[in-house]
Amino acid sequence: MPAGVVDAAAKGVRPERRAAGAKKQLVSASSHLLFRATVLATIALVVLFAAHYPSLLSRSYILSAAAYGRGAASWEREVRRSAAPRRDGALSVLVTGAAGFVGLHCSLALSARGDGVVGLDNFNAYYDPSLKRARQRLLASRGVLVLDGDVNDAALLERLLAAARITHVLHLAAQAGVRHALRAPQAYVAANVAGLVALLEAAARHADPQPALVWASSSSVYGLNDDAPFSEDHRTDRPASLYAATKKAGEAIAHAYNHIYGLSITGLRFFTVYGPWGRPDMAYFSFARSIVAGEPVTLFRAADGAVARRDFTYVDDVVRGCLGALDTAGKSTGSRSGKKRGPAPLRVYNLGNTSPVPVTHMLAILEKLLGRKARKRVVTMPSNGDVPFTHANVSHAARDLGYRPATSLEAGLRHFVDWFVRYYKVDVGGGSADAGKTAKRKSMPTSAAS
Ligand SMILES: O=C(O)[C@H]1O[C@H](OP(=O)(O)OP(=O)(O)OC[C@H]2O[C@@H](n3ccc(=O)[nH]c3=O)[C@H](O)[C@@H]2O)[C@H](O)[C@@H](O)[C@@H]1O
Repeated sequence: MPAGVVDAAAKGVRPERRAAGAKKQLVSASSHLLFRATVLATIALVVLFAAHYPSLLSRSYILSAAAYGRGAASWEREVRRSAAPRRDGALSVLVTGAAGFVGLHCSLALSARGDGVVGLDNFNAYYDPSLKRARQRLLASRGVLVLDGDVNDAALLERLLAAARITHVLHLAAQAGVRHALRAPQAYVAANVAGLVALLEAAARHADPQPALVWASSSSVYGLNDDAPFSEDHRTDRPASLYAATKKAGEAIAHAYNHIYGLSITGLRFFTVYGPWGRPDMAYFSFARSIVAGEPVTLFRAADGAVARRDFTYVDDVVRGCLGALDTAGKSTGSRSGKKRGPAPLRVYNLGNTSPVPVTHMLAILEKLLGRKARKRVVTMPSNGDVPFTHANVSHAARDLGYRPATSLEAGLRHFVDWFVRYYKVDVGGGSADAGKTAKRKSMPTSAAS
């Protein structure tokens, strides 16, 4: 007989009552345990959500504060002030991804010529968010408001378009990076497909009048095309990466929204854009950081020994192309009721530099500018979505947008290095360009995403 039963008998408690009591205790203990586990799981979920969507949480707070509190009127006033054109005939532009690299430069250029600009950015952690915050502060110093918010937030977009009379949307918010798509495929679908649809829905059905839309496609849509230089007439149905596939999907989605709703839409295929305030995940930026830190630089080489070549395009040239696209976008022809008055413009342009350069040459220029040799690690290009070369034919953009790339890689990288050494307080022995033989790291956050 088990000891417990002996005790129960000794205390004069009937064994079946004691068993019922023990069962009760067990049930109560397990429901406590269940309760605690539920609380813990809820906390874990909230923490996970906050870590992945910090901007959504903060934006929800801003929105609810704005909607129900005294903040509503001032939020709308701020949006209207920032978006208001400051000269006759100027544009009122919503720039998504305004705290991103190209977004910053386009917003500065638009604002400098008197266009109204209101920015939107989700400040995600794909690369160092403090760089994005610094860009936001720079824009704020020029009177440009960049809201914390995600393009997938339909309520926010609706509210924004109701608050200000936006004439143009420059949609640059995206999940960038060709190789990172191997690690985070869903991020590309969420930003580049769902995000684009959310924005087109808002522009087509919640803005009155409908704005014209210019958005960032990519040279990567040419994929396995080897007919060079790449022309808009070439085939783009063989993407080499998921990143490229989402950009190509974006072009097809743009066609449908133009066709159904009469939205004026222009897609711009950017070719490896570089420059000051750039993206730390891109090769030129991460190479500079590795050189300064004395860490090895990885160079991808094709199986046949060839190094990749890129049509590196300086950001100021791309900005001129973006502004040219906005200025010539024409009008959308639809309305909120869903009726379109006639066909609206649907365009796509290459914005490249027209001269592909081997990645090894780009690295050599950086070594010269930083006054220090890189430690090179050459590896056979993994199957990561990279294409062996890009090369733009820009005759269509030249004809329609007045686009003329004018910056050599040497000149553009010099501007980048000048900014880089200032921003990260890098000591290159008395100036950046050609000056020093010793490059020393002073303070530089690690910020690469891939
Ligand atoms: O043109 C475009 O459409 C794309 O340009 C860049 O993509 P990518 O050309 O791959 O730019 P980088 O990441 O700067 O790479 C440039 C070259 O350096 C090479 N590379 C990169 C990283 C590295 O560690 N080593 C290396 O040799 C790559 O293979 C590639 O050939 C951008 O990252 C994309 O967002 C953009 O859409």
